[in-house]
Amino acid sequence: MEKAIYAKQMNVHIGSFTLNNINVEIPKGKMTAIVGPNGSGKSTFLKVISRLVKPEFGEVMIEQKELDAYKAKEFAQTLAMMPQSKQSLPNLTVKELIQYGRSPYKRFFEHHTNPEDQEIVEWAMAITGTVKHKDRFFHTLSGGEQQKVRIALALAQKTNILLLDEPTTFLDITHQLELMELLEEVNVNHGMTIVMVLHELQQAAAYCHHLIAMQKGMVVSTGPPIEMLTPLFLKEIYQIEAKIIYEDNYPLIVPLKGQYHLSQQKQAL
Ligand SMILES: Nc1ncnc2c1ncn2[C@@H]1O[C@H](COP(=O)(O)OP(=O)(O)OP(=O)(O)O)[C@@H](O)[C@H]1O
Repeated sequence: MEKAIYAKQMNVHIGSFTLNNINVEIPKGKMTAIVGPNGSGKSTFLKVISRLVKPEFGEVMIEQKELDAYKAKEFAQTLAMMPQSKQSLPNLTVKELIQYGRSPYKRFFEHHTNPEDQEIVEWAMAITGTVKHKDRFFHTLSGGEQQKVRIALALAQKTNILLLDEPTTFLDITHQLELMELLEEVNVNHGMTIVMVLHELQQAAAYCHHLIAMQKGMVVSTGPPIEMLTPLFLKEIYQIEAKIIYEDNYPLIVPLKGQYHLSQQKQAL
């Protein structure tokens, strides 16, 4: 397996939280989902890979090169990160905002966009269906529309690797599926390595080639969804009872009803 990202014995402390001895390989040109309960360290792991948080110990390689060895611009031309949507963006028009994605390719005082930049910005808007909003101010868009603009901004960076932290938040089921298919298209047609934190296990199962499961600051298992997503996995990682149906070429996850209420009652006794 060719690796896009590789971490070995990586440790990070933030406040009282520790990412502990992370050993993981992320395949090149594939879609990978990082899953796991709230607070298990998924976003922190993405922040380390995108150089927002510095590891205290261990090795992290991005496309065969050490994380620290990258110059800032070179790194921004290699890896783009779409942070969680709670992070605000400046209130520019959609087009102005997406043009920011081209800044890693500009010199310090260079502000104009050249024809190549224009073409890439148009491509990023076309693929995300945001052309119709291009002259609107970002803050006037709905949550789902804003999410697509955030993705267009990351795509305009034209990197080999795209990280996304909970990209389907705020989206209704139709737009969640639309977004996953958009990412699949970028993955298939442009060979981009996509790594995303996902809470929706069913989407991880249907669209991702590879899963990384985290729990309490550790990577507890990795592999293809069809192997990873078993009733035992759901019980151990999420403490839920679920049926898995293998009718399609990916697992269908059916959580069983009523169990949370019952387990709470048992604990109270
Ligand atoms: N800057 C910080 N200072 C203190 N604690 C932090 C900081 N950033 C994260 N944490 C803590 O680290 C833990 C892991 O957070 P992280 O955001 O990585 O989890 P997550 O798996 O992405 O969670 P979620 O699914 O809820 O988004 C949490 O308990 C969080 O409160």
